[in-house]
Amino acid sequence: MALPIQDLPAWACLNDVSFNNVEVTTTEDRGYGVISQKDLNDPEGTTDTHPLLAVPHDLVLNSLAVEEHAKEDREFKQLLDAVGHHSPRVNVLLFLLVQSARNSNTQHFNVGISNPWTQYLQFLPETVLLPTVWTEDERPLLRGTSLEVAVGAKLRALDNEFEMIREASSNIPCWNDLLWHSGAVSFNDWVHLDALYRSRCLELPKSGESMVPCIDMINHSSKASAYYDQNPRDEAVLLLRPGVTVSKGQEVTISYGDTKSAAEMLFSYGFIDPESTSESLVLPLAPFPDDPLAKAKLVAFGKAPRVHVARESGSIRWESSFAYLQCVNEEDGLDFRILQDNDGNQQLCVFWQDADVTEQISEFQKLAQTHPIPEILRLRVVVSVQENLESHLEQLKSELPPHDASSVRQECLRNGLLLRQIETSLLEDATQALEQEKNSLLKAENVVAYLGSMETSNSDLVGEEVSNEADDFS
Ligand SMILES: C[S@@+](CC[C@H](N)C(=O)[O-])C[C@H]1O[C@@H](n2cnc3c(N)ncnc32)[C@H](O)[C@@H]1O
Repeated sequence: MALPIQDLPAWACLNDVSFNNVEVTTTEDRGYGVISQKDLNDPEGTTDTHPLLAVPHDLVLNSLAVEEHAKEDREFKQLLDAVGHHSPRVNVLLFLLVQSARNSNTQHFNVGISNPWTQYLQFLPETVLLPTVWTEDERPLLRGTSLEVAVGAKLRALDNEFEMIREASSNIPCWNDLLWHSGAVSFNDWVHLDALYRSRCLELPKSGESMVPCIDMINHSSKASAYYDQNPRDEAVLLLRPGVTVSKGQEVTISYGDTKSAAEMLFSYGFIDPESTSESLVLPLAPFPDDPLAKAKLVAFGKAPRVHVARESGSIRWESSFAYLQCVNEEDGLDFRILQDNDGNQQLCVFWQDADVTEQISEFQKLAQTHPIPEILRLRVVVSVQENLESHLEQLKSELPPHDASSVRQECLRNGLLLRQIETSLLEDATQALEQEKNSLLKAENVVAYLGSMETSNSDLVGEEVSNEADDFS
């Protein structure tokens, strides 16, 4: 059940939200947005006392607010307790899940206490085109991009959360009837609410990660005219940037983050800012399949192995601690040991050049500088990272499955193709930079000497094998 945006001023008035010279309206291509009702400018930065929008603290929705709500809402508290007061994000999503079930099932839904968010949810878009919401036909647009693995992993995590919630709440008769038996809620609702949350939550200076009604109607621009803050009364406020002029009828915008990459913008907000200058990506790495230490390396590293690639001031930079760990073995000075503490607990420890580096493993790139021939290690790492980037590049350049307007929404197609184009360009330049580095490492004195010595020992070996054979034949 959706409410028309024309009803928002009445909701705002009832809930003490003040709009000053701005209003929420439908924009040409970005859903709702906030526009100015008169020429705005603030040469002296006085909007602190006259914000464009002020939202009372009790409407700010975050984990703390959900816990406060639960104190007064016995049924909801039961639900929260059953789910185990999970992460702050899950607490907020659970609260939203109940409000949206209440909206879709109003006739029968009289459990718990309704609140301003129940109605506010009805102003929010019914479709938010974040990649987690893309269909099976749309997701192949991400093949080879840095989002391919990230979106799959996010969907699996959402599935686990949803199953956990279903299991925990099925034991409470009233929630079992309302959420599951009535069919009010499905996995798609959970995915939708997660997308709403991700694309609308703000990082407030005092309240932290929160959803704020009405301020979440403001669109992004890399040339933002406004910013949000919290005033001494802890209200969330929208302020004009000092020195900025917004003409009557023009959109007021904020920045969703100047340094976010195209993939991050698409993942969190469902669009890519074509004017953004931030160029970076993060790709997954895997240990070599024939590495006997692969499992130990993964466990010791403790997080998903990745390579970060960025263009900064026109030059390519890349970084990957795991790539270094991936390329060393026992002969280089790497060792894994199981140590036992006084309580009998066992821990996998990593030793590098005989020093325990378990706690510093995430900085292995730095530690690896003590390798006996650092240029040789760098060469191995460069070759391995280059191969990884090239395989993504190959997928990015391969043909996409056929797609037509009936199966792929225009917005997904446009964003998918733009992401592919941005990441292809960055990966092409990165693989070229790696090729150059590889060629110059191959000429380094240490490397030439090392490879020469390897050749000699190999030919000695071949010589030995030949003479052994000769022995055998004699
Ligand atoms: C916080 S909401 C802003 C209000 C939103 N337009 C609405 O209709 O409710 C964030 C969402 O607005 C849209 N959006 C914001 N800035 C945009 C931009 N510069 N280009 C395209 N879409 C934008 C995206 O869909 C994003 O997920």
